[in-house]
Amino acid sequence: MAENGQAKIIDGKKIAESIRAEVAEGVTALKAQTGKVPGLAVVIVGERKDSQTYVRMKRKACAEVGIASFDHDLPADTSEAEVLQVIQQLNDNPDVHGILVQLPLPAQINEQNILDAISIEKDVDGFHPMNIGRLCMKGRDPLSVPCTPKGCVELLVRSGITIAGKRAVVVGRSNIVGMPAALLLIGMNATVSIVHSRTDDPKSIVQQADIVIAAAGRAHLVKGDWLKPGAAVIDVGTNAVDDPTKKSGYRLVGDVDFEEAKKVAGHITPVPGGVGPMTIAMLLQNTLDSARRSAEAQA
Ligand SMILES: Nc1nc(=O)c2c([nH]1)NC[C@@H]1CN(c3ccc(C(=O)N[C@@H](CCC(=O)O)C(=O)O)cc3)C=[N+]21
Repeated sequence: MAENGQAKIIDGKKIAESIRAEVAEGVTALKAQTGKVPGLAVVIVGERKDSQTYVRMKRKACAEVGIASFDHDLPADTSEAEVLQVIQQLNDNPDVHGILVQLPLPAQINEQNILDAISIEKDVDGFHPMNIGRLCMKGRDPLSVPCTPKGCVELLVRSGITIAGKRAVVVGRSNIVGMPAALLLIGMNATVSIVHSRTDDPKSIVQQADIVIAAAGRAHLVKGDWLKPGAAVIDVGTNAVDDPTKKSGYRLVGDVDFEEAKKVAGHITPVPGGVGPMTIAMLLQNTLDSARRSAEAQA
């Protein structure tokens, strides 16, 4: 633990690299067995800079591990019906094993309608209500688990941190991170609390945690004195703050005050280089798993 007041830094970039290497091996093996490669469709609507950056990173990562990517870049004024049509076409395409619709979507498109339309088999984001529903239920495994929460747990496991019997606190209750992260941890026998924007005195609850997953989307919300000494801290935040010294004009900071927290925590993830790269690695893994299921179903 943090005997010297310096947490062990969990290197998400390095762990993600080794997962990507495992996925690349899996892709090669699947290709040798079936002659087929996994396919991932990435759909983006509009021109948000951050979304374009993430989508570019996802497509590049696919290419590196041998996953075929199917690109759909739709203009910002695309109607919901048109997006649904694209999804239907991808649902029907046997070479596509995963469909990711980059969020957030423009205002004229109802996110729920889109996520519900993706076939549960191809829902590699794990956002389909049926996948989330199964995640809630004992003995009912989802086909895909949401990538970011899965990446958080993978960081803990691969860093040798015990989850069963530990007290975990998730900061934030979003559909895509906080809530599924809490469900995953419960499934792994942690004792889990969720704190959120309406929680009275979140600090006193986070102070009890052996494991903290910070996913509130608020820069430096979690301070050093919120942490139990030795806690494992997984920081999901990617908040852009102005930084004139950077070429981009901004830098990314987490939901955790890293400089303070690293003096108290036992383990901590940096931002960038922590959870972010894991999200993409898990997406590749979910896509490979989906392609394997599809090959098994055909065999
Ligand atoms: N349908 C859908 N699925 C998603 O999984 C999804 C999404 N929509 N919308 C947006 C969020 C965000 N997201 C990230 C992926 C990688 C990094 C990542 O790799 N970040 C790098 C830094 C990148 C940089 O420097 O800009 C890091 O943390 O080291 C971050 C964030 C996936 N998302």
